Amino acid sequence: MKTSPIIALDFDSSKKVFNFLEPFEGGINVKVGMQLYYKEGPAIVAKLKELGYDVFLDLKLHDIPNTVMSAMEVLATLGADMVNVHAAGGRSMMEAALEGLDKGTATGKKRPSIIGVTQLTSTDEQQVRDEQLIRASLQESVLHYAQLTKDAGLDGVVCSVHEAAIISEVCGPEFLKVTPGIRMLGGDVQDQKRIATPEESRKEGSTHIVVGRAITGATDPRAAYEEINALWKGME
Ligand SMILES: O=c1ccn([C@@H]2O[C@H](COP(=O)(O)O)[C@@H](O)[C@H]2O)c(=O)[nH]1
Repeated sequence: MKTSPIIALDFDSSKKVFNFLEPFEGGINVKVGMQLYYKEGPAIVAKLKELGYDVFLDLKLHDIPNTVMSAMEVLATLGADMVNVHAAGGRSMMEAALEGLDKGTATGKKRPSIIGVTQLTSTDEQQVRDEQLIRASLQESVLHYAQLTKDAGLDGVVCSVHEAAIISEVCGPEFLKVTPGIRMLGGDVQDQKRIATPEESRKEGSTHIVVGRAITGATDPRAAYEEINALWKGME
């Protein structure tokens, strides 16, 4: 995917998506999540691709290896540029996901990048300790999942900006660090816990930022996107 911000199209219909996208030029990065995909199905991915968007299909697969492999074989045919799984599903599940993608693209289609979700950006230290019963710190847990994801042969991870630098050190700068939880200074945090600004994302070494409500909920979404893009690229 290109390095411009990935807009999370968290809408409940394709009509709303295309109304929203109207003021934007084609060729930007967009993310199709569960809400939109479950409502509109594979057709939404095909339509966005046809219009020239780069698509991150964010379905966060997490199941037994065989099920994930079969599902990825199907997803591979949709034409998305990036897909993902939960790293907590384990190394064999992630290897199976990759195998599914390879099978699904065996006929010559380009294989999408595949990344593992480490700890959701809506998770904090207390949840890792008291709900997940993990005895390591949140950062150690994220780093562990990043290493596991790399060992399984995937292309990168979803993490927060706060772990991007250490993941680059350990897994290499080329390993993708796709970071949601992006907020403008003083912006509403909503359900996110590990947030950061676009400038911080650049400085910490995110390879991609995912931005939803800071753009989709703005009075002028196109202006919000341009501002975030400029800050992310270091042009302001
Ligand atoms: O750890 C994660 C993984 C995925 N997301 C997704 O990114 C967007 C963020 O939306 P905002 O409105 O900018 O908070 C959303 O689609 C999530 O499903 C994430 O936030 N954190």
